Amino acid sequence: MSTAPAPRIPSPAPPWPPGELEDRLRALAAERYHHRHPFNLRMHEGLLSPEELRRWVLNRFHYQRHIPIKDALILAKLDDRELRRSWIRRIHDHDGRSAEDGRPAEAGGIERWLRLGEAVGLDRTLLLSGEGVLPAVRFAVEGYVGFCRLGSPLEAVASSLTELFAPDLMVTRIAAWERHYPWIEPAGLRYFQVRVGQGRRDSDEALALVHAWARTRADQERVLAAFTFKCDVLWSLLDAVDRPAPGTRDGR
Ligand SMILES: O=C(O)c1cc(C(=O)O)c2c(n1)C(=O)C(=O)c1cc(C(=O)O)[nH]c1-2
Repeated sequence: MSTAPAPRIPSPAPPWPPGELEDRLRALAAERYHHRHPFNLRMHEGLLSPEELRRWVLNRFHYQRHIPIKDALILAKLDDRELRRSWIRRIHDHDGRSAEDGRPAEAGGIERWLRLGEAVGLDRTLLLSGEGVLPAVRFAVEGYVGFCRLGSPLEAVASSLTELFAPDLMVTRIAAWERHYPWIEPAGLRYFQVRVGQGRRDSDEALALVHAWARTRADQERVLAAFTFKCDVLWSLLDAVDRPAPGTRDGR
């Protein structure tokens, strides 16, 4: 008695060879990272008004103050002591540290961003109040925090990989601000000067984790999807800052 041939189940696509995932991330960034956003291009050309720069600083503060919150959500997903010990550094980098055991207090990135606000003429009480943050910016930031809350450790870590491209952008930003916006107190640039090194270190760490964890093609595709989502978060934030809707505080 002849039996029907077993249906062929297509074998899953093999993982990309080492290096290809990174090439794909770089190709995505070349198209979708916010260094290409018209608002950033105008910033670099010196075309932003003081009001536009202040709007960016105020709205980006909403992003900044949520970074340690999303990193705490990622920390809670890491089941390895060494990994948690390393990841917790990101929270200290932003929140700072109290003086302890002879070690001096450290201000942290959020404090440096508040000083950036002062350098462009924004009172820190305004930034801390959250007043004037555009609705779409709140939505984008909530999207990022929620993604890290609900996603797998791989997806949450992969979404931070946009930081591979942030240091070069900050170097461009520092030079552009020094050249085109002399009215901004130079001390305000400290946030970016410190962040260049931190961003390189953090993105190298995240990339190594992603390489170690993304073993299958499906995992690698999840990494690209998480990275694309994060590019969209940053892009949407700038869309809102670039064209605040009429009726919002700054949109006239
Ligand atoms: O100014 C920028 O262009 C920029 C971009 C990004 C990024 O690409 O995610 C971050 C930052 N800055 C930044 O300052 C920062 O602390 C930061 C943390 C993260 C993250 O996803 O964990 N991204 C970024």
